Amino acid sequence: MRIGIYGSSFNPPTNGHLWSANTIAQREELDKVILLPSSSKRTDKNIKVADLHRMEMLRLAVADSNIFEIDDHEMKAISGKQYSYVTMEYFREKYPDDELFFLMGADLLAELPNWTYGEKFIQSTKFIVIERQNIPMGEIIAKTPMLRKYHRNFSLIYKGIVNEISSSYIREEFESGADPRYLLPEAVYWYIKSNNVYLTSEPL
Ligand SMILES: Nc1ncnc2c1ncn2[C@@H]1O[C@H](COP(=O)(O)OP(=O)(O)OP(=O)(O)O)[C@@H](O)[C@H]1O
Ligand SMILES: O=C(O)c1ccc[n+]([C@@H]2O[C@H](COP(=O)([O-])O)[C@@H](O)[C@H]2O)c1
Repeated sequence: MRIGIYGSSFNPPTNGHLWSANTIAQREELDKVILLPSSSKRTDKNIKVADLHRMEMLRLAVADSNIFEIDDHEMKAISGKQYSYVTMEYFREKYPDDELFFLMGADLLAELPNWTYGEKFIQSTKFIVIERQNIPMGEIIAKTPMLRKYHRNFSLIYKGIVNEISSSYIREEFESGADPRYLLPEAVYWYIKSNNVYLTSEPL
């Protein structure tokens, strides 16, 4: 099987995440995509929403899909130190007979060499990178020595449409009392509303 691993805080999961992962899966003929929510113990990001809420939102987001699966490996880890190299080693042990790919948006590309175990990770992993607006993926690879060295490990996906829906935009919309409905799965939208996951700020 060809399996994609797609990590994010999913705070919340958006139609941008689902559409880009689904597009990658179709074009690269993946059999499944494993969604890997980060733990809120993660030290490099301040994730204010409880793991429980983010996991429930993700479950609702993919409930009717036969391509997406959720893996709680990072979320249930005791340590907040989550390194994708270590995570991929875990998946390689779990799926020894399958071909694994790390999926990510082009915004992460330039910093990849600076990730923990950066070179080991880049050398040992096959990446599928999806375009983000105004980020020249090919140029970044060509201009970054470590990416250039392992360029064979990168497949680049050009979207064909601008889709820049982001979790932070959706959070801001909820927090400011605006309505981001239709940028995220309907069930996730109603979960956020009924549990007040992103608190609306008090009016002045
Ligand atoms: N609209 C999109 N198109 C392509 N890739 C995306 C999109 N939104 C998120 N991603 C990718 O999903 C992965 C996880 O990103 P993350 O969830 O932090 O993105 P985000 O929605 O922009 O979040 P935030 O706004 O909180 O920073 C990254 O690889 C990112 O590039
Ligand atoms: O391993 C690292 O050092 C590392 C540094 C930054 C990001 N990542 C991973 O990249 C994925 C997307 O990250 P982010 O910051 O967009 O949520 C997520 O699975 C993170 O764990 C991993």
